[in-house]
Amino acid sequence: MDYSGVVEVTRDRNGIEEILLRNPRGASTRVSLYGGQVLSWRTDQGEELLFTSSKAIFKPPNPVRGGIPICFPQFGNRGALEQHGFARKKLWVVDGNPPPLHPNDSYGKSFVDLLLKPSEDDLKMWPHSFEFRLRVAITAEGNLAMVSRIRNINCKPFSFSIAYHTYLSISDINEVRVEGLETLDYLDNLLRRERFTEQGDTLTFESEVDRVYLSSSDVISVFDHQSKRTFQIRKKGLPDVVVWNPWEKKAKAMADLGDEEYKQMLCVDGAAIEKPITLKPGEEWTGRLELSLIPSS
Ligand SMILES: O=P(O)(O)OC[C@H]1O[C@@H](O)[C@H](O)[C@@H](O)[C@@H]1O
Repeated sequence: MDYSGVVEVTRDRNGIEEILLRNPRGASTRVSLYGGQVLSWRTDQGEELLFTSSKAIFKPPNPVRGGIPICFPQFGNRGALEQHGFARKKLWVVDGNPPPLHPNDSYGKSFVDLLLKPSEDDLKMWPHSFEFRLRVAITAEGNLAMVSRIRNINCKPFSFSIAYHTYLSISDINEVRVEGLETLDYLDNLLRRERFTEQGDTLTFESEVDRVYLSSSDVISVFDHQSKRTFQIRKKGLPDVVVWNPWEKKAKAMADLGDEEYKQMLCVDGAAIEKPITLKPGEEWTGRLELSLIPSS
């Protein structure tokens, strides 16, 4: 198949294709067809920026603990489907001939287009025909860009939620702060989704956090003091932001996360959760996420 910027197509131990994209400076990303999941994002110097658990299970139907799983068409357990919906446990295909994207969404030459369509079994659980197209690109600057297009190809409307469940690799959860969420309302998953207002100037971490911040601005920054780097998350069409860290007790109870690994990960997801997106027959929704790294002194 002919797609730009793909330097290598490999297979994981289950025979599932993984695609490596690299830009001319050497920054790269690795994408698995299992879950349409970005597994790795590296700088030109080869530094990994996404967290993957040392105990991650790379065996269908397990979702992979790390990288960027896509939660669709449901987030968490807010609905009748399995946790975070079925997309992260499905085999996606490479889309050799996707409909053209808006020129602003082309993100250079190193990209791959993936496609998910529902199987017969998916349609039994969620009776809505859709096409979910995902472009993953590594830009000339080394940014990781993901553009989702979801089209209703059914004859009745449907609604969905979506999150790019982004596991950032951090040096120490105690040393990290998130900016861009101050003064926002959030739903606290640890308190039956009760609504609170963020009071602090920045968000720091000293215990488990599991929140959905509502209607945020389109830029969120994650400062990692110890490694002197700042992640910038830019998003469009994704009003909400999930912030999750399981902390010590839950990490110990999770089979696919090392006991101490919660210190090295922080999930900050661009998402559309509180107000599900509704598509009429023939309509398409687009959501964009771009991650960049800003070195700080
Ligand atoms: O273990 P999973 O299904 O990958 O989910 C991980 C976490 O994902 C978060 O986004 C949810 O808010 C948490 O409640 C959940 O525990």
